[in-house]
Amino acid sequence: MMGAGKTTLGRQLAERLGYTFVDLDEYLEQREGCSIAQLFAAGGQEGFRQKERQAMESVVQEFEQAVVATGGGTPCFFDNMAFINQHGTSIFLDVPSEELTQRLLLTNLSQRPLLAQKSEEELKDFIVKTLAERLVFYKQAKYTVSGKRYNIGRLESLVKP
Ligand SMILES: Nc1ncnc2c1ncn2[C@@H]1O[C@H](COP(=O)(O)OP(=O)(O)O)[C@@H](O)[C@H]1O
Ligand SMILES: O=C(O)C1=C[C@@H](OP(=O)(O)O)[C@@H](O)[C@H](O)C1
Ligand SMILES: [Mg+2]
Repeated sequence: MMGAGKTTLGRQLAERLGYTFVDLDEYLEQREGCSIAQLFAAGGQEGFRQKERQAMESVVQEFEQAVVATGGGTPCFFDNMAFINQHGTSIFLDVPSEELTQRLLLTNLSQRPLLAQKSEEELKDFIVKTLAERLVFYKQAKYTVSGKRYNIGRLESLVKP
């Protein structure tokens, strides 16, 4: 989910494993030459999800050994979760919704178009509702790591060959 730490922890995990780190949002931004917010503005969420899927396919072709931080919505569209599990080892970072909300409030919400212009109350409700809807997809991950704190060594031990 947004705010769970995929980008932050993914980068650290890649460093420990000596793998390339790919943040799917950044990859997509470079590929399209514009920001995630601009992609949403141009094609709506539907256009964004199509481009996100294409980017994921090209990441799989391009990199042999990589840690990929997906976007929070990536697993929840098309057959993306099956695709992820077919091509890699997936980890669900299961962080409580109150913690996600607190973390996201400290960021610039406009960089995440689904959260842009939400009040604290609206953000809280959106995170609770969206997390509940998305759990069915997130639970298809091979591993689940739950809690507010994380142990990068534990993540490494899960995926280390
Ligand atoms: N384990 C953590 N504890 C506290 N704050 C965190 C943690 N992981 C990430 N953050 C902070 O939460 C925000 C969202 O993290 P980010 O890695 O961008 O999440 P995601 O890519 O899953 O949306 C950032 O401001 C980041 O510094
Ligand atoms: O959860 C989502 O639907 C989204 C999460 C974002 O990535 P992060 O999870 O890295 O914030 C980004 O892909 C986009 O704003 C949509
Ligand atoms: Mg991210």
